[in-house]
Amino acid sequence: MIEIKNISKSFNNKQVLIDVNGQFVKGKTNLIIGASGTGKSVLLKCIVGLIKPDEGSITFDGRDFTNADSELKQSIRREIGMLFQGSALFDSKTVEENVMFPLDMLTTMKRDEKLDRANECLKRVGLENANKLFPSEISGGMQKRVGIARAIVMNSRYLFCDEPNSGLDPQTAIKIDNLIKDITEEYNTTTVVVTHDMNSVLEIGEHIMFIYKGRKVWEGSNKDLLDTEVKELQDFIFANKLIRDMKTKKDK
Ligand SMILES: Nc1ncnc2c1ncn2[C@@H]1O[C@H](COP(=O)(O)OP(=O)(O)OP(=O)(O)O)[C@@H](O)[C@H]1O
Repeated sequence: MIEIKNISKSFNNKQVLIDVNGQFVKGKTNLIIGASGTGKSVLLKCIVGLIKPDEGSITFDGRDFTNADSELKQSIRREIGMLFQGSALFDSKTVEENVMFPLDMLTTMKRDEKLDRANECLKRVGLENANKLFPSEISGGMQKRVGIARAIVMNSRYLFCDEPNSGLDPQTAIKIDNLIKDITEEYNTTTVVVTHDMNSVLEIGEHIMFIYKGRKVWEGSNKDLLDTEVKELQDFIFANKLIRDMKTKKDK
């Protein structure tokens, strides 16, 4: 479990996160949702240590990450896998080299061992015959799969995904969502996904944190979502006609 307590962050006197508290549950797909510019990515970056919050603390399974010494920080970082927005693959490396990259950087494994592990992960994400291809030679959905394989290659305990569906068609997006959910259950990772895609929210939102103008204003599951009384959340979810229709049907 990851726990965040009283997280606040400002940039140039503009408060982007205000006293955010919450927990992300192990073995579940935890979502951070909200409109554009509301602070979701900044929150994710605070959790993984890419941005230092002005106040508050983050603990990973009881280990205080915020105040950890560099040794503990490094060991927690090694347990974090990250799928970045737009996949962020190295264009000049093949699929296989991209997946092996964290092993090259962070382990002393022999090349054969690294290859075996990369292949295991590529197989898990359904990409078995793409090893020697370059990112520019594969589709956006395949690139996401490579990004996921790279994120889990270190046997990550924590998986972070920033907008995993950006740029994908709805069918591919649902496949990627379900892959993330299945991997989370199978490897018992604590997974945190930042998204504003309502399809993802309904499909995989087991535990959702809704951020509005830097504050957490609602927390719950996709089952509770449609019955929310929180005005800001209603405005966010019912901006989507399909969801409005679902709600009308449900209430009849
Ligand atoms: N490094 C930075 N320096 C200054 N301001 C920043 C920085 N990073 C983010 N911000 C500001 O913080 C606010 C929240 O940004 P953030 O990227 O977290 O939004 P978001 O909710 O993830 O939006 P989107 O869904 O569009 O990605 C924005 O106003 C952004 O301009």
